[in-house]
Amino acid sequence: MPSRSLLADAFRAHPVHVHQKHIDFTSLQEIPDSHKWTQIDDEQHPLVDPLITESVPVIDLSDPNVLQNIGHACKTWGVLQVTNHGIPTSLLENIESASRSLFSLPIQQKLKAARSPDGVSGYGVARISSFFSKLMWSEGFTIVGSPLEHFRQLWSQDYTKFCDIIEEYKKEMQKLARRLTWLMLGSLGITKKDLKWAGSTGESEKGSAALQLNYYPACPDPDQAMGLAAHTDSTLLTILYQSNTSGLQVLKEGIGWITVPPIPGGLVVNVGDLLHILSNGMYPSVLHRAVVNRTKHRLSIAFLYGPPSSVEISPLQKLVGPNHPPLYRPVTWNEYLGTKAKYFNKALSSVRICAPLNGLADVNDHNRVRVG
Ligand SMILES: C=C1C[C@]23C[C@@]1(O)CC[C@H]2[C@@]12CCC[C@@](C)(C(=O)O1)[C@H]2[C@@H]3C(=O)O
Ligand SMILES: O=C(O)CCC(=O)C(=O)O
Ligand SMILES: [Fe+2]
Repeated sequence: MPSRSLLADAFRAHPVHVHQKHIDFTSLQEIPDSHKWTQIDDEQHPLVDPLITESVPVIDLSDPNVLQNIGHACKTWGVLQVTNHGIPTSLLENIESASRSLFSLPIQQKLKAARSPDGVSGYGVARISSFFSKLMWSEGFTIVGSPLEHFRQLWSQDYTKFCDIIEEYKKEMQKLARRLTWLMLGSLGITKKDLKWAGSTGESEKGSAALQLNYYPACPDPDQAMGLAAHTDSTLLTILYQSNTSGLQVLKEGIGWITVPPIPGGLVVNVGDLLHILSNGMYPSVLHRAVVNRTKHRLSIAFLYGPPSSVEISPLQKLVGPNHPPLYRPVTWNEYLGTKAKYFNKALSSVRICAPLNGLADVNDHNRVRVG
């Protein structure tokens, strides 16, 4: 993953100080006050009526209509599941089992690889925790660049085996993310000529990425806990492997929180804020969250994909015109991550330069999220 130091720089300027005690979830019979959320089921976005059959589109990447299908899903949902994506099942099994090994280490061991307040990589709570008064029922491990130094702290013996799995996973995900980016842009009529940085195959121009391993322990009272609070990703797109336990929910405007059920071999793809900006709001980034389970723990692995971190992203020329003024100012990924670290779900609104012509609020002005 190139440009690693630049991505890390975004957080050096905006350190995240979460006054947390690192908790050993395995020893808890009930939820401590620090983790009790009181307003999870936001009245504005209730859980949907079970009779509503709306579900996140599943798209077969080998389907001849893939371009239209992806375009429609991005426009109407901002999220889709893909099958026939070419990622070997064995690789998904390996990354899942490596992640399980990591999170099942004793807490003192995991803390040897803790993320520092102004760092980007390592073990810790979700970065967004600092925006909430309550803590989330989850643990995370972020990888930007090589995990070697951290993994050496975790496993003194066989850390290279775990590093190899991560490297292989990043390589395959990078290829899939590029392919998906072109399908999404292609569905908007954008070609490689329209977007120089994305067309390049040069090593340093491939785009930057982060890998986020999430672990949600089983929870004695799931209705009072939050796995990962509602957010959008600051990426172009995110590819999420959620193994076989459900927990991911996406907000569908006008309907509510919809669960994205794991499908065998499927991968979830989220539209992120940078694609939202690039598409001038045509492909809205999706607000999503993770809920927890009384009996089962859950793992998810997110590949967060963005442009080379110092390339300026702004609404594509082909998508703007007299009736479609550019809605966002140019911003680099690096700068946007800093903005997100400061404003969280108001980051997208903070780079907005123009109100929509119809005077209505942008559906994705993500400033409606409640604090626990
Ligand atoms: C590149 C990144 C996106 C991310 C921050 C990060 O540096 C690595 C972790 C990513 C993640 C994963 C969980 C949700 C999220 C909002 C967070 O707190 O950390 C995202 C960040 C993001 O997309 O803004
Ligand atoms: O665990 C999940 O399903 C969601 C994870 C997520 O949203 C993230 O890592 O950004
Ligand atoms: Fe996310």
